[in-house]
Amino acid sequence: MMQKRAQVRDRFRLPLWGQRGTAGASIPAQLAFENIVQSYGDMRALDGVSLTVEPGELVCLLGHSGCGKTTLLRIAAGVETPTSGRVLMDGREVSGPDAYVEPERRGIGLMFQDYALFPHMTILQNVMFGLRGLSASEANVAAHRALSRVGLDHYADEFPHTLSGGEQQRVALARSIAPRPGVLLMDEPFSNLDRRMRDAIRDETVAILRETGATTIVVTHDPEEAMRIADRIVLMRAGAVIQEGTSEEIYKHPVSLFAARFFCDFNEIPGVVRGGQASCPVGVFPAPGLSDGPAVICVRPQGLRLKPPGFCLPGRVASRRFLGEVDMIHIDVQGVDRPLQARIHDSVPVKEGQDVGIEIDPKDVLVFAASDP
Ligand SMILES: Nc1ncnc2c1ncn2[C@@H]1O[C@H](COP(=O)(O)OP(=O)(O)OP(=O)(O)O)[C@@H](O)[C@H]1O
Repeated sequence: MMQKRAQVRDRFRLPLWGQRGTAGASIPAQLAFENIVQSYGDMRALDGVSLTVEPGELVCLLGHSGCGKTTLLRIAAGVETPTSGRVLMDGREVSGPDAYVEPERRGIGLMFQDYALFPHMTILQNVMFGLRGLSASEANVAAHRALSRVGLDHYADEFPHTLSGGEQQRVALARSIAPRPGVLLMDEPFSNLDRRMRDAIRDETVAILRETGATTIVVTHDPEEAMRIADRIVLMRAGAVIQEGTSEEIYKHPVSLFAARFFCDFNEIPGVVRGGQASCPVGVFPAPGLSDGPAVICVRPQGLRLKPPGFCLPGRVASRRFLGEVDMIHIDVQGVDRPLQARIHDSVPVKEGQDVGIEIDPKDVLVFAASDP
């Protein structure tokens, strides 16, 4: 994976940061993909992707490895031309049958998970590298300004290896925003940071992006990350967009079992739908609009409440694990193959082997046809 990433980075390096780059005001651009197809031999890496990212919007492309996220970024950047379809910036075609605008003329900034800092250059020189369109003194001022913005101007004369991973990430961010690109493309920009650092740097990065106002696409395979930072999440699968919306829309109303699984580790219980009602061994739930037939009833672990035995659905505690803010409790229920997982916030005094009653909150239940991929 790392090797592939390095190759991707190298292939991207050609344009690096947009030459339109001046230290003048950033004007966020609209970026639109129209029915983009990208084929490699018989393989379709992108299968008709249409997507418009509005000026100043932060969109996360979310999907499993190989679904085409990086390919879409490469096409936006102009380092790859699509087999068919068009890319437009502010309504002007930059890739397509009628036009091709060179990567360095698109005003697009790029940032990668391994930061791509040049080890033999100082931090200041690294940031100035993105400002080749300016005179040396203008570039110097703009680079210092970008470094100040990420709180690292005092490291201007240091070399990258003397900085922590988080600081290097901030230098890479400074380099990508220094030319004030209208569009910023970020490919898994936080995945090299350890978890503790990642949350802080991610929040800080998003705050800086909001300040600069650049239209931004962030590629990630981490749904929690997408939910934390995106104005809109675009969920991809096998080269196609399967759902887009705010994190709340996608979390609460996933279009398919595949989309639902991305955002929650559900208890999945086989059942059957008859007349708009789904029945399974843990209860009967509304299934409006679903045809009669086999179904999967998905219950969020936080949707289970423990009650005294004799109430609600009977179960027996199989195990209990303390996870800090919640306890994860596994409960055996007759007729269900695998123990139900319950994330319980209250300090419910139950032990392994104890009989309990289980109440299920219907708002934490989703029902899909069993044939839903
Ligand atoms: N130049 C190429 N030649 C052949 N196949 C390619 C090429 N570039 C990408 N692919 C294939 O296209 C598909 C999409 O690749 P892409 O890198 O866009 O996926 P991704 O969603 O970014 O995955 P990851 O999260 O692992 O980076 C993959 O199956 C990949 O192997």
